[in-house]
Amino acid sequence: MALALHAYEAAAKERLPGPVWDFFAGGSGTESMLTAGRKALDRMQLRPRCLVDVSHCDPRTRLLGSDLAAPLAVAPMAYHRLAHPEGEVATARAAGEAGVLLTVSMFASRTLEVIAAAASGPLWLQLYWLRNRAVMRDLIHRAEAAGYRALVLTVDAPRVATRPRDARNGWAIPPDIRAVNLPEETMSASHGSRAGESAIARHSRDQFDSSITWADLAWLRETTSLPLVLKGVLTAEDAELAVKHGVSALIVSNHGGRQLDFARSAPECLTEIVEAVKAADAECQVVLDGAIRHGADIAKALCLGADAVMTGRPALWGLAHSGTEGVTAVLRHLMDEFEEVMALMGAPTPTDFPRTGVTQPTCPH
Ligand SMILES: Cc1cc2nc3c(=O)[nH]c(=O)nc-3n(C[C@H](O)[C@H](O)[C@H](O)COP(=O)(O)O)c2cc1C
Ligand SMILES: CC(C)CC(=O)C(=O)O
Repeated sequence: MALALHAYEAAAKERLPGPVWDFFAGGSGTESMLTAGRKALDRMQLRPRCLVDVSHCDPRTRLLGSDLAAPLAVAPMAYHRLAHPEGEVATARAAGEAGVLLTVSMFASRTLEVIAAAASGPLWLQLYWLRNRAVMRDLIHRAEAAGYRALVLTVDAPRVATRPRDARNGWAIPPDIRAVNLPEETMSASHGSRAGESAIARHSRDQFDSSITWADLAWLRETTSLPLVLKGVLTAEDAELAVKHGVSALIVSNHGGRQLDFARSAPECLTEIVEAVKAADAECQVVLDGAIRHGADIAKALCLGADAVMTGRPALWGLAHSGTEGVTAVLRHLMDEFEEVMALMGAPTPTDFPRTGVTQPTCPH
């Protein structure tokens, strides 16, 4: 029998070594942002409509031209082999079986090509901006050749933030797990534990280019014809700039509470970003990421104008529990809950969730 999400979380915690669990579960600084998004979603209340024909609810949608079984995607997360020996291959199979999108991290622990061969659903590739552009160019061209459909540039991490649990554990990626899509010599700083220091934070300072600005997006445009998605946008100002720079989708995200501490939570930022995109009359879709733990959270995001949501850690819990089967079960659980909420909200398709379907999460900025 499939478990509820919290049971997958508990099972993953029990199975995984302590430092791996801390890497998955932890946040930056005071960890205030680990709960902020969840609290914002919990404060919002649904406003259902009645006597609507919901005899056929159809959760299918399209995201950047890809058909999805529901407005749901798996967020990019590094090193899935920390959770299961099959790593991203198991996650890709599960996302395909559930009919949702998988975003593959630049720090995936299986090759882009092997992941693509296992996937029956759409894939996006996530990038951090590395100092070495030749490495980025090679990765982008491999993603194109393997059929990845968009590039997701993560813009909330010019460096990896201080994450106290990782620092305390002297966290480093174990030697048998590698970011296999990147040259060995660019990854050495991620391995080798030092007391009181996180190797992935050290690696990001070594390898990430924190000098990039909006003007550098032109380089990505010249390098690829794939649609560009920005992950980690939290203000209307940056949404406007993104639209001006021809970005195809925005992921409104606090990086799962792992980057800027004391920020406004992603669900609270959604309205101003949706409005900025609308005001610009741009062809730009909006995705909410972080703290999605129930089908009702998907409904709340859609009411606020998002086109879809991303879920992160729950997929890793399913993966640690039972590989493909566990991830599929987690995704199906969220989708089944969403389908029920559609019926009870009087919203038979994802475009039937009106702005008035949810109470306002916060005051405007
Ligand atoms: C273990 C772990 C690894 C992550 N790795 C990446 C990554 O490589 N690239 C990225 O853009 N975000 C990464 N993230 C952030 C996720 O994409 C996502 O924003 C976050 O997990 C969403 O919050 P949730 O876990 O509450 O759903 C990672 C998150 C976790 C928990
Ligand atoms: C290896 C890390 C840079 C991956 C990441 O983005 C994260 O841990 O949040």
